[in-house]
Amino acid sequence: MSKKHPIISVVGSSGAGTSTVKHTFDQIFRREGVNAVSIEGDAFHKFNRKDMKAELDRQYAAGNTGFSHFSYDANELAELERVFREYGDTGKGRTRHYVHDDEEAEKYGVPPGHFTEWAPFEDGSDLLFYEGLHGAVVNDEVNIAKYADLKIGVVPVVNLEWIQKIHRDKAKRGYTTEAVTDVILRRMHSYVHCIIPQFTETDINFQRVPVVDTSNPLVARWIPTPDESLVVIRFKNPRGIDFSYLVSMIDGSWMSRANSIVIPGGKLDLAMQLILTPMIERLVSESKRA
Ligand SMILES: Nc1ncnc2c1ncn2[C@@H]1O[C@H](COP(=O)(O)OP(=O)(O)OP(=O)(O)O)[C@@H](O)[C@H]1O
Ligand SMILES: O=C(CO)[C@H](O)[C@H](O)COP(=O)(O)O
Repeated sequence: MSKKHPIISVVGSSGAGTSTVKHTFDQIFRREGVNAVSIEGDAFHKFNRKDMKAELDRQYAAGNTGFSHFSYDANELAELERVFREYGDTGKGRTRHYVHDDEEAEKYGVPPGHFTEWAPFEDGSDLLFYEGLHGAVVNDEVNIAKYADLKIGVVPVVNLEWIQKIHRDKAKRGYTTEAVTDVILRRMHSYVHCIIPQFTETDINFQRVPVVDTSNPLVARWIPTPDESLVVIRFKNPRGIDFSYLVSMIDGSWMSRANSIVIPGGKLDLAMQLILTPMIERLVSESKRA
């Protein structure tokens, strides 16, 4: 935690929707005049695509079939922790990009499957915004969660997460359904051991739940739309959350538990703005006073 240089960490599995949620944060930052530095979790992979394939072959040959991009040791988590700590202390840090597809290759000038060079953050930012796989990891080696001032989990129910991943990876990254299914299977061990535990560290979880049949996610022809879903929003510490205000502002919402509210999927953007804007304002105003 850093009062002077706050950090927001949005955590989700591959295809969960963290990049989509970033758009909502960007809107809030723009509207509130907050100058945020953004970093992506995939920048902290340990291997480029070719080296990852070789490492996977090596790990499998050694009997470690649980190894995947979700695994702690496939990522530079000590570096991510160091970047969070350095930003919290000084407002400085560095990042790079992992290029997934031709569109990003065009943008960053590096072929798909490679990293750009590390580059320092611009000076004078108000906060650091992270979105990715490991922004709330706590294990024997690192404690990334403790450096983040606001931790958000983006966690669709798993069938929906798979549908979102399959559609995105096919449409944008050139993979087949079979290839993505294989990746989902290979990542299951590390999904359970490295991704899921973070959602007990997060302050707020947004869980999208489809209300259409997703019983065979591998053949779903499209991603359930916002109107075909509900979102469960769960607050780790509900003290200070004005639930009656939220329920009155968000048409069709209700409380399902003392710390949880359910909203129609189409109201996700509104709910995020209502919930997150005052939290972001508070982080920034406290940082200016610190
Ligand atoms: N609330 C939502 N409603 C409808 N579709 C969504 C929603 N959130 C995400 N999606 C869709 O799911 C797919 C995956 O979302 P996104 O790219 O944001 O995932 P991600 O978590 O950033 O994945 P990765 O970390 O692998 O890049 C996209 O096609 C996106 O449009
Ligand atoms: O989104 C991901 C993890 O968050 C990707 O699966 C990972 O970055 C590997 O990417 P690619 O298959 O394009 O090499």
